[in-house]
Amino acid sequence: LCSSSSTVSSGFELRSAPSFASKQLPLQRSPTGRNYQWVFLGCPGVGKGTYASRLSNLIGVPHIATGDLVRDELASSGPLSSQLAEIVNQGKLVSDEIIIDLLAKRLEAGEAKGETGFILDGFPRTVRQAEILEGVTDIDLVVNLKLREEALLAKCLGRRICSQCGGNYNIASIDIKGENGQPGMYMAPLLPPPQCASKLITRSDDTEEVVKERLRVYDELTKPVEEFYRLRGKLLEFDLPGGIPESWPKLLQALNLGDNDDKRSAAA
Ligand SMILES: Nc1ncnc2c1ncn2[C@@H]1O[C@H](COP(=O)(O)OP(=O)(O)O)[C@@H](O)[C@H]1O
Repeated sequence: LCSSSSTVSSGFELRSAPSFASKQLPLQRSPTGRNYQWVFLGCPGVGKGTYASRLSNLIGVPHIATGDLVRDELASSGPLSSQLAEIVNQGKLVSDEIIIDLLAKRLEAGEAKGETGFILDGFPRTVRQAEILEGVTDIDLVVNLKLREEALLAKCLGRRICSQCGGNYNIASIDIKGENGQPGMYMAPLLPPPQCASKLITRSDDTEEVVKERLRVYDELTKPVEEFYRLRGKLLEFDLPGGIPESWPKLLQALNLGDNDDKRSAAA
């Protein structure tokens, strides 16, 4: 699952998605003077949302997760919602057209508010999406988060959301014993504060069957996106060494953001 070697899918017809491909997104500067237009890649369960959200607090650019845009659309009971529910609950990908439309709207709203840059999480998920994105804006860094396969399914199944505040938690406790020269790995659960504990819900697509399908779809359609960015010299590979306490400082180092205490608490 999620580990097969990748090949670049070629032969995609790059049909333009009107509301997105026709517009050049402005390159804006964050308060630190640096421009951040980053993408986070990684299998379901790897922790993209957690790390992208912490980094977004730290560097002052929005964390834009296309999965959240899809879930907002689902919750809005708009015209697309029953069609989307069926796709998402089967672990399949929504069409490029729909997802690009949702993302373009979100980026336009951000632009109107003067947002500076973004961390994209969950987009691009196909080579065609990557090609379209490349045509409209300059992505300066793609972080490919990787976690040992044994942990991915458990991490997805342990995911919980507070129905009131929207906070993301994880009740899975991962304890992989070291063997055959491979080190062990411990990842503590990310437990909710008492006020959220009784309000936890599970995403409808976080069942074992659907997660396995999402991992398979990642391998088939999203793995080639890693190669797309590798070939363009934009891919930073990052192997998560464990849970947040071990991984966060190392990730900051890898991103040249240092790992001093101020930064750690700024993002907590
Ligand atoms: N870029 C995208 N392209 C197509 N479908 C998407 C995209 N982003 C999100 N989705 C849909 O939303 C669902 C949830 O996405 P997400 O929260 O990112 O899940 P995951 O935990 O699998 O990374 C996906 O399974 C898919 O149906």
